Amino acid sequence: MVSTVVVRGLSKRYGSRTVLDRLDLSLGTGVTGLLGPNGAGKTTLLRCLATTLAPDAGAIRALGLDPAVRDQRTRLRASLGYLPQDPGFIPHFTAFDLVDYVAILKELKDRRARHREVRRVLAEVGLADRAGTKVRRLSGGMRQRLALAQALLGSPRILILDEPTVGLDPEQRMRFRSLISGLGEDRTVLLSTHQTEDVAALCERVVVMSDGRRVFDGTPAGLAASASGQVWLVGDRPGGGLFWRTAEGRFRVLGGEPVPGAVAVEPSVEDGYLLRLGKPAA
Ligand SMILES: Nc1ncnc2c1ncn2[C@@H]1O[C@H](COP(=O)(O)OP(=O)(O)OP(=O)(O)O)[C@@H](O)[C@H]1O
Repeated sequence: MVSTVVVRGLSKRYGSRTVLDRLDLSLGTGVTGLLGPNGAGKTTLLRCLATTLAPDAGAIRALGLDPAVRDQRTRLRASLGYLPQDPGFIPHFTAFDLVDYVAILKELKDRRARHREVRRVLAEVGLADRAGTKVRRLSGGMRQRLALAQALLGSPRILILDEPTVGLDPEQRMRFRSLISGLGEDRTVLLSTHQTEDVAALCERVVVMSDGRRVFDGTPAGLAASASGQVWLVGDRPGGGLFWRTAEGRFRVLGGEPVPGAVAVEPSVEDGYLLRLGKPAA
């Protein structure tokens, strides 16, 4: 793998709380999913990579550039798209105005070329016919696509997406998956999410974070396989592990000791993820 992003020993604290703990990570072309529970440090990592937050220690190199050095940071920003967790839209702007505003901040100076680029990214996310619609009149899914559109300005080689599919209905999520997988064909996409189905569907690699550390790094299939032999279907309510009652009236158990009559079932990415976090044993 040719690395476009290399992170070494990245640390960040807020007061006495360590949010990133000497994190190492390398990214190449393709879509990498970033999974982790609330507070694991995902957004903090993404903000450091997006150059909106300075780490306390450690190094980042993205496209060979060091965001700690001012002129390199400026150059890097031109090659980087960021969809933040809370884009903070201005509701009375139209979709076009909003993306144009970000384009101005990104220093796309030539007005005609800038407007062409705004129309291009709106078309890329399927919002060409909504350019004149006020942001407050767009649906949640359309706003998420608008947030993606601004991240695509200037065709960045690195895309950092913080929970882009949160709150979307299944059809919108599918549209987003399709968009993101296409984008990952020739660029580096880091996608933070709580949706293990999205990771299984579109990420060739998945990194699991917990307490500011990387606790898994591999393929989604590898993460699922790591739960092999630890997922069961049983007839009686189990005494341990994480479980739920299935529609057929049996119990699907993750972790815990197998009981007589337990039938092993194929684990999912979610099973592997939960076991990595040590939830069943907790
Ligand atoms: N500016 C800040 N000041 C103080 N604490 C902060 C700040 N930003 C984040 N934190 C804390 O750092 C921890 C990690 O936050 P972060 O947003 O990186 O987690 P996350 O993995 O993205 O979580 P989520 O899935 O909930 O978005 C949390 O406990 C959060 O409350």
